[in-house]
Amino acid sequence: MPDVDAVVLDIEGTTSATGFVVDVLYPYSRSRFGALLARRGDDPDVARAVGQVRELIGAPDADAARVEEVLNTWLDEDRKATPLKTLQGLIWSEGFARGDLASHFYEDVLPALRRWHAAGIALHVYSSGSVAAQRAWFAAGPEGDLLPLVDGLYDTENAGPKQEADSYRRITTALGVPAGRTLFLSDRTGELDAARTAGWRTVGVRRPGEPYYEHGVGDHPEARAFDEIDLSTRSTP
Ligand SMILES: CSCCC(=O)C(=O)COP(=O)(O)O
Ligand SMILES: [Mg+2]
Repeated sequence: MPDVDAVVLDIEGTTSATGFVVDVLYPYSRSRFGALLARRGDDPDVARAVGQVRELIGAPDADAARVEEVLNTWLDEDRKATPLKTLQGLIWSEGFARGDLASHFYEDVLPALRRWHAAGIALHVYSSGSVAAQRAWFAAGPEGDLLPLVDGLYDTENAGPKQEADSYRRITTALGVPAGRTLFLSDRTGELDAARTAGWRTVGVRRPGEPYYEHGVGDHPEARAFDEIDLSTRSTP
């Protein structure tokens, strides 16, 4: 695949196992929403997220117990709601910093990221997980801090919903890399379609055992692991 200057990575289902997120991270956040709302209610990030929850449910006066109930319902539904992701990110960041949590990456991912980084390809992340969660996730990698490999972090708060082409256009502006030289890797067809509409290249990552494996990746080129994605013919601009 020639002429790729930037690779943008989805996390869940692409670099990392959905099972890990759902079985380890989600319960960790569920048991801590109540304490976060009580302990850090005045924190600007918490207050903003609580305001967004109230707005989304149309209940401006919802108390902390109601907000916690809504967060848990969204968690059960695996809804990628921005305020849920903001609050999870704060909880997980504390968990990673405390050593309660360590991140998961499929074994083909880190060698490919190191190879691409060494070849001068910029690596960015675009995930429904908040920027705070992404930062903590990459900092607590299986081989130590992976943040030096990563040039930028994007989420639904700073870029917008992952199934809307305008979000990818916003990231293109931030990256300063032409859309046609930017490659997006994701397990979800809706995200890949939106990226392609914005002019990006796409590869659907279809890992056996992942929830979206059977669903496929539509008419996008597909790979079962990162070592099937060959960027070695990249030409110098
Ligand atoms: C470390 S990010 C946590 C994963 C998460 O909560 C999530 O929603 C990931 O979604 P993605 O967009 O990466 O599929
Ligand atoms: Mg994903």
